[in-house]
Amino acid sequence: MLLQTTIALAAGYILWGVLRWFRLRQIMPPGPLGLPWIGNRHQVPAFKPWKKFEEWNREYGSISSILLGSTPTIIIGTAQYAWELLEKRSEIYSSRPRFIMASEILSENRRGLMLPNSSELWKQWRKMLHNGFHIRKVQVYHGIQSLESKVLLKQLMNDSKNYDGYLKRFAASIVVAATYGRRVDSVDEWVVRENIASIDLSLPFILSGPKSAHFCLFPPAITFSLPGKYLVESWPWLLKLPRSFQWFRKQAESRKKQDEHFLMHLLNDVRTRTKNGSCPDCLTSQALVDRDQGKVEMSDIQLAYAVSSPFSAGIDTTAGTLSVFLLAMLNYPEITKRAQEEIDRVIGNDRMPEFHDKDRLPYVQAVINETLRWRPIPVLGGTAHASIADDEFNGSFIPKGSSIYANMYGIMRDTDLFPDPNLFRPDRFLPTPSDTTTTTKPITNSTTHPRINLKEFDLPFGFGRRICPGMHLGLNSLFITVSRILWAFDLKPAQEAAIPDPDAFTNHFNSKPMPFECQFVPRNEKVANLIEAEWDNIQGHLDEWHH
Ligand code: HEM
Repeated sequence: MLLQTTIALAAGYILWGVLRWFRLRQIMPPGPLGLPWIGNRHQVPAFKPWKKFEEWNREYGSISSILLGSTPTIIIGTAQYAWELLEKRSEIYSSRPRFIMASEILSENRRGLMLPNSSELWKQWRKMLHNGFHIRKVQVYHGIQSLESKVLLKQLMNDSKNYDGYLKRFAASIVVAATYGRRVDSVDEWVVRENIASIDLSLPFILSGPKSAHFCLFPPAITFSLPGKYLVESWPWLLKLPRSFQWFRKQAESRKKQDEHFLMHLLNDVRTRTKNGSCPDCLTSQALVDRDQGKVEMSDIQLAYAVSSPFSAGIDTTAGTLSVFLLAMLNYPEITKRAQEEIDRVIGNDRMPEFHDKDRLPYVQAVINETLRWRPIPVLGGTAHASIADDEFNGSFIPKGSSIYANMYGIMRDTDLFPDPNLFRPDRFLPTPSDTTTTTKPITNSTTHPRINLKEFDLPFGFGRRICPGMHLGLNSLFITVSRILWAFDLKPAQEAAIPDPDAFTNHFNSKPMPFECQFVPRNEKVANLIEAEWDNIQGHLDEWHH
């Protein structure tokens, strides 16, 4: 009898799964059919899934859907649709999927990036990041960004071969300085290493999400470091087992203890230096003041986690975008030349570009916009959004609890907005053929969309309530570095003929160019001397950031 009941229950459960799958496939946005129970898991490649997503958007429409296991997943392939759903309906589409390992176990739900937007802590976290990084506030970081870019120029001039490490150090030091009011000489410093170790452990879970753990873009050392880790994402009931039976907790909980210790140490360090007046204005010092004034409500440990978020989000994205810029310049020397003509005309050789030159360097700005468009680093648009209510769009049903990928790779290659998307063409951001003094004739602007022009281009930074809070800081890092590199160097491939492949990118959540060689040749003696002179000048200032 027991056996029969069990069989009947199992058969009923299987049938329920098949019917649910069948029904969802009929009413959700079009997409590949897949199979009952596993959905489309087997069809999502482990290698560069964003390319498959783009194909599906082309085949089934700019909003298409798949099922990752039982999780409905929406793939958005154009900016218009991303704005429609993630911005106009942001009250529904600004949440995150549930992250059991990465958020609940590893950090007791303290990492804002993974929190649902309904969480009070998430609101406080966004407020705190806004207060630290809004468009006017980021001007306080101009000083350190300028200093670090001078360090970078000197390193690139002396040791071109290791340029990639220097870009990463630059990006890391900006993040540490803007967050904790101190700079770093190397990415091997404790503060960077520990933060990266902690993020490395959580990233595979963030990417794969609940029950959708099928495509994984991480090297085996990371991916397999937690045996049986995905089971709990698919079967949350495992959390009801007695703690001692929850084998998947062990490594994560020991990492959590380590995280709590070092994040509290960093917070206390800022508190001490703020008290004795030696801490430059930074996100953490601002957050402590805001908390004291009741503007932000967080405990110490919540605050310590909250301020650490720029590590996971701000280093790879900035350094990776700078690599893309170099890759583009090596592939399009005529564009390098045109940008240098503009800089020579506006700045000359006697000084470096400064932040206040930005408005007078439209072509350089267009190069930066096009770099962010041509090969976006967060190819999948960052961490998936999730919906918190049933919805209908263009006649299709989007169930509550869907994961939403605004597939940045496909969005930036939408031919309606960006004709010839594979070409690096900064002119698409210039309003009219304006620059008549250059030798190259500008091509007419290819888009008239109000959100895609020189001054306004926030598309690479995501959507709605989840839009990147570090956007202005990131853009300033890009401007000061790109303009000064163009001012200072002729960029050359290692050997004259070996132009790096513009399509060779890594298979990571933040997909970066595969390593390539680049030579940084000072454009003239004046420039080389100025880089040396600035290097000497800044030594005292660098020390101020080393307390
Ligand atoms: C070129 C540089 C950067 C690019 C291209 C970039 C891009 C993005 C994108 C696409 C998202 C996802 C938004 C969404 O979910 O809709 C994001 C989120 C985020 N970014 Fe950035 N980012 C950059 C630099 C930075 C920097 C420098 C910081 C910090 C100082 C930062 C902090 C964050 C945070 C905390 C989130 C999560 C927001 C949330 O979950 O509510 N980013 N970024």
